[in-house]
Formats: sequence, structure tokens, C-alpha cells
Amino acid sequence: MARTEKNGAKAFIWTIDAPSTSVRHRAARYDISNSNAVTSALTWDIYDQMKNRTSLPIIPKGINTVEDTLTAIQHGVKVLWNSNHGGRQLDHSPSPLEIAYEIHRNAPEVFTKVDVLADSGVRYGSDVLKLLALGVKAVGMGRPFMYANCYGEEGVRRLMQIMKTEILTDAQQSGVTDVQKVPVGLLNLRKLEESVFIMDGKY
Ligand SMILES: Cc1cc2nc3c(=O)[nH]c(=O)nc-3n(C[C@H](O)[C@H](O)[C@H](O)COP(=O)(O)O)c2cc1C
Repeated sequence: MARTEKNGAKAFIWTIDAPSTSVRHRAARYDISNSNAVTSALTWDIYDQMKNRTSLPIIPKGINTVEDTLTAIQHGVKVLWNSNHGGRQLDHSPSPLEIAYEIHRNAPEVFTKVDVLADSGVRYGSDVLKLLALGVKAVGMGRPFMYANCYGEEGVRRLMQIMKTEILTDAQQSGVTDVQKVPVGLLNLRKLEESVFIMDGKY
């Protein structure tokens, strides 16, 4: 960690949603192994130990529930990352939209206390706007950039341009004048209400 810090890193990303090998039927069909074959016991004790070794933020990536979000904040996490690893680890794991709504529904203050990032399945400008509306600060994309990179730097630049245009165009079409302030009223939350966990003060 000291070496990484010395080399100018701005933060550590701590992947917490791949603690062991996962079930991947398509990979098995083509006899391709899964690189996440090591089982690791990920605990908040490990986070606390790591925290004492660096002044950089450690961002847990793969926070999937409001309960884990609140526990992370209790441990001093300042930035956290909602993700289901691009749906690669566990079938039926919640989408970032569902996770962000679960937090918004049960503990909306989270979005003002810490920075929440999100990825997995983001493909269009409208996907980005929905996450911003719920309070997410920044959105990531995995495979779209991997595929764009088949065309090298030019492909990656083109994808960024397409996304920027889509975000701005969709914002304009929905009457949003500032993408830093996308109102939650933009979303019809009724469907999400059916699919997320309601804590009812049980944390
Ligand atoms: C081929 C591949 C390898 C990945 N390896 C890792 C990894 O080693 N660690 C990690 O945290 N996430 C890994 N991810 C997940 C991405 O960081 C990211 O969360 C995910 O791709 C986002 O979903 P999306 O691809 O639908 O945009 C990987 C994703 C892909 C497609």
C-alpha cells in the first residue's frame, strides 16, 4: 500500500463482491475458467487494519445493501461503490438502480454524508440520469469501455463522446437544466418499491 501511495495513487478500490469463485454457466460451457478462484474472508476488521496503513481513501466496491452501506459509514468509509460486478458474480443480485433506491428509501442521508458511486449494466445516458437522480455522485462502465477499446484510444474517446451527448440530450428532454441536480421526481419509483428491502428501523 505504501508503494502504491508513493507512486501517486489517489485512492484504493477494495473489491468486496468477489469473495470466492462464482457460478458462470457460459464460461463453463466454453471450458473457460474463472479467475476469481481464491476464497477470501472479507471482514470489516481487514478494512480497519488497511485504514491504519494509509491516508488515502479505501473505497469498498460491491456494496449491495443499505445495511452494508450503514456499516461501512460506521467504519469511517467516505466513498463507497454500489455494484453487482456487472452481474458476473451472482445471478439475481440487485442492479445498481435497486441498490441506490434501497439506500434512498431507507437512509437517504447517506447521499449527503458520503459519496456513492455506482456501476453494472449502465449502457445509456438515461441509465446515468436515473442513478444521479437517486443521489449517486458518479457512474462507472465496465464492458462498454472494454469493447470500445477494441478500436483503441479512438474507440474509447468515441464512447465517452456518445455518453456525454446522450446524458445531455436526455437531460434536456426531461427538463433537467443541471446534471448535478437531477430531481428524484424524474423517476417513477413504484416498481422499485416492490423489489427493494424496506428496513423499517431494523438495522
Ligand atoms: C472481464 C472483466 C473482468 C473484471 N474484473 C474485475 C476485477 O478484477 N475486480 C473488480 O472489482 N471488478 C472486475 N470487473 C467488474 C468491473 O469492475 C465492473 O464492476 C463491471 O464490469 C461493471 O459492469 P458493466 O460491465 O455492466 O458496466 C470485471 C469486469 C469484466 C467485464
